[in-house]
Amino acid sequence: MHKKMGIISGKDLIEQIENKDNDEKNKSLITCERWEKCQEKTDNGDIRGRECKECSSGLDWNNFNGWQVDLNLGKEAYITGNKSPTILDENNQYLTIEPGDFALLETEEDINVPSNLMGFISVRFKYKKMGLVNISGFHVDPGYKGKLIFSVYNAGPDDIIMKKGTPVFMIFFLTLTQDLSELEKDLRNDDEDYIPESLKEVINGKNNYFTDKDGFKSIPLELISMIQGSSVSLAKNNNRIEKLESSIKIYGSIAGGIIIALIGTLFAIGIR
Ligand SMILES: O=c1ccn([C@H]2C[C@H](O)[C@@H](COP(=O)(O)OP(=O)(O)OP(=O)(O)O)O2)c(=O)[nH]1
Repeated sequence: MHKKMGIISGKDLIEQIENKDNDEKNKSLITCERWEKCQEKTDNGDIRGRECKECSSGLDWNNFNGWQVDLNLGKEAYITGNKSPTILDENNQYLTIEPGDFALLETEEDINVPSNLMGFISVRFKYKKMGLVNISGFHVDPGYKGKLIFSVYNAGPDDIIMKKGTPVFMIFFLTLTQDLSELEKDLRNDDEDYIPESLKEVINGKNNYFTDKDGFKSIPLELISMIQGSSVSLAKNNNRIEKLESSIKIYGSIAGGIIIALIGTLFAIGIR
């Protein structure tokens, strides 16, 4: 059993994020693009992190809440119905998700989950209470390395506006009762009789079956093409019905006018 079980918090969480040794294998739990820019290569090729005003150790500490960490909106997003993803940058910092829109959003940070932890993820309540629903999953696998992608839906009545580089999501980490790298070792060790033979067959000698999970670098094209059509929603249908109603009113009164004029003309001809 792991010595300390539970939600990683306080000193343990800071140490996991800081990764003072800058050990490539045990990377910082959370890194961000801005932090990577802050890293320097030393003469012997080692990567050395240096204090950087924007985010020391990969994390904007404003996002640190003791036991959970907020994650920022990244630079790429895709809204259903658009031809291509939206790229957010200095000149285009805001993303608007209209009622009934379905969207894919990425985190600014990379998550590097070690083999003895797993993560729970969510959209922050600040956005949920406006009607933003997180459609996608709620966990991050042990060994996952990459950005997270959230598929969301605006079920609220109004536009939801969010800004690049501000906290939109959150994550917290939990310890596993067994480090999965130990399980990997046991799987290769014939003396461990707790492992079913049929499980060994499934793994079939593959290394790091449970602990190597290459994550997202950006929003994959196949995810975008899966949801490219326009989304259908009550809010959007309501808009269409309102437009239809006003067109009917306009064309109806024009048609009514023409009919009355026609009847008047016929009547006048009849009298003569
Ligand atoms: O909303 C989510 C949920 C998960 N993930 C990442 C972390 C997770 O470790 C990985 C795989 O998630 P999951 O195991 O739920 O997806 P899958 O489709 O079952 O797995 P795979 O992609 O391994 O086939 O995707 C996200 O980026 N966003």
